[in-house]
Amino acid sequence: MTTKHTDTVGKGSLHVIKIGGNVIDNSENLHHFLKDFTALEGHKILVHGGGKVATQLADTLGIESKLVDGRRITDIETLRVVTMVYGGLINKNIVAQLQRFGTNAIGLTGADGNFIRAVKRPVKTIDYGYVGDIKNDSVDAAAISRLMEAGFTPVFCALTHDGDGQMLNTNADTIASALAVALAKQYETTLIYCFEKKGVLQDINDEDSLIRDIDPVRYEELKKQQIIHSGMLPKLDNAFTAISCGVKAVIIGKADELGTLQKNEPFGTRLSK
Ligand SMILES: Nc1ncnc2c1ncn2[C@@H]1O[C@H](COP(=O)(O)OP(=O)(O)O)[C@@H](O)[C@H]1O
Ligand SMILES: CC(=O)N[C@@H](CCC(=O)OP(=O)(O)O)C(=O)O
Repeated sequence: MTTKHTDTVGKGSLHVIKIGGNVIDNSENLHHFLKDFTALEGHKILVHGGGKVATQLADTLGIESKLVDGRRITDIETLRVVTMVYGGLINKNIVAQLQRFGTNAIGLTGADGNFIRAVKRPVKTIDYGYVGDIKNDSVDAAAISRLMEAGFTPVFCALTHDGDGQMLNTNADTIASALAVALAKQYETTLIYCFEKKGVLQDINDEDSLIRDIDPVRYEELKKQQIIHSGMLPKLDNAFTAISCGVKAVIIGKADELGTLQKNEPFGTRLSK
């Protein structure tokens, strides 16, 4: 028997789910994940990255990839590559697979429908190039909601625009957090970061060392002990921002195990305020 997620009066439920590059890169894992995603009840938004595929295509084209603190330095050539890879190849492949499973997916960048605007990151010590930062109130939650109420499942890639004709590369974890925060006013929103591990691990090489709950105090301790590092740092920063801005729950878990959520079984690492 499947367990229905209960809605509070007047607010429907929404899952904003982000999948990382390692899941996208593995067709078997992606297929399994998209099947479980389809089975999830209520409104859903999928957000995908694909940094790994962009790096591979850039290599083939002889374009060097430079990342600083997990953020890609995006010159004009790199912007062309990520626009093709995120907005084209990956987004349309995911949409087509979701259609096969019966989810009426619609693939989007932030420019489509003017759903997510961003500003080009100002140059400080590092010039990130065409990288976008999403400011407060730059997600059109009402329009996205209308799309969902009309029966579509939005699939956002890691691209935004500046409203002045310029596409911008924007980290997919940040897009997922911004969408969840904007839509939390209207829906009981759960934000889920799915990647290749069971969640935040005490020992990154031991899948049995899953940390079930993290609050901001524990987060500081784990950072100091260097148990959390690299890509997990910006992910958790985005996750804590979401939870402090009205998102009901934030979970970081394994893409392969998304189905356990539907069965109401324990899943991944949960964050608390
Ligand atoms: N304590 C930790 N537990 C799990 N993963 C961790 C931890 N600390 C660092 N990481 C790293 O964070 C990575 C996830 O971040 P990232 O690569 O940005 O994710 P995504 O696949 O969603 O893009 C993991 O692949 C892992 O290498
Ligand atoms: C500005 C910036 O760094 N953008 C990311 C967007 C893709 C992404 O977020 O992909 P993953 O989730 O697979 O890492 C990048 O180009 O790598």
